[in-house]
Amino acid sequence: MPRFAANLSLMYTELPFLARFAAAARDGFRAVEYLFPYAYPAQELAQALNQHGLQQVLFNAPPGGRTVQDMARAWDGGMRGTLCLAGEEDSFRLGVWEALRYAQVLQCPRIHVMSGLVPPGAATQALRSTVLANLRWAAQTAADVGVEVLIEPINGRDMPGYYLQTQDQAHSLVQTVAALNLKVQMDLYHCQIMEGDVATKLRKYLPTGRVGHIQIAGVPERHEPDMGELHYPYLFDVIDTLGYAGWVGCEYRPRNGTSQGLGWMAR
Ligand SMILES: O=C(O)[C@@H](O)C(=O)CO
Ligand SMILES: [Mg+2]
Repeated sequence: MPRFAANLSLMYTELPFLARFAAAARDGFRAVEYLFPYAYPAQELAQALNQHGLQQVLFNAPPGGRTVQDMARAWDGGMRGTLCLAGEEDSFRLGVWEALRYAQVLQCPRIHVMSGLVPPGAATQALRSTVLANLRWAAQTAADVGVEVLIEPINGRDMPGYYLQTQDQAHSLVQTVAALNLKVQMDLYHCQIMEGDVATKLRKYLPTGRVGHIQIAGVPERHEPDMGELHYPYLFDVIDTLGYAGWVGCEYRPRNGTSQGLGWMAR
């Protein structure tokens, strides 16, 4: 059975954010992930992790903004990352530095940098050049403090115009940059919506060692993984058989209470 991490941005939303750590630990989770830590001081989050015996395994770099205040507000303002945005390199770097500062306090081994929404009329080649240059810099900077950088293909239905949408596109970027600490965050929910053939994609990409984190949810509702068109018991076997030793983030919106919906894990 894979090792599951609770995603505290989507799970336990019936509770205030800081109370979600205790709830996840009570339900047996040993690891958590969430989108953004920036609304809280890093020390306060580290204390919540320690108090409940939890490991932080993933969070996102700020999706935009140049000041700490703007970074915390960027998501609500519609920003979805700056990786592909020419002219936003300063903002990208400030965001990665801030994420790495949190990663060190939270002892989190990886951060996700969001690739951003494609500006109208942007040329494919120019976008890729910007992405590659930013990834080279981010991977080098994160390597200096022992942190991995992840990129995640996200489906274009939930996030229209998002730059990075397929596993092949992500792995091509990772191969081109060729930094050991640059990897793909493989969200099976997005993968099914954009591409399908999920088990084959797992068999193709897990053995490369370039998948740094997996996330799951039922498709298309994004509820528990026991509902929808993906048969997760089979996919968990595939993941285990391939010897994947990383974390699997439960990035889903519980149908009817988080704890009440965890029966799929016991089964
Ligand atoms: O899949 C997702 O939505 C997340 O993993 C994320 O980082 C951005 O929304
Ligand atoms: Mg995801």
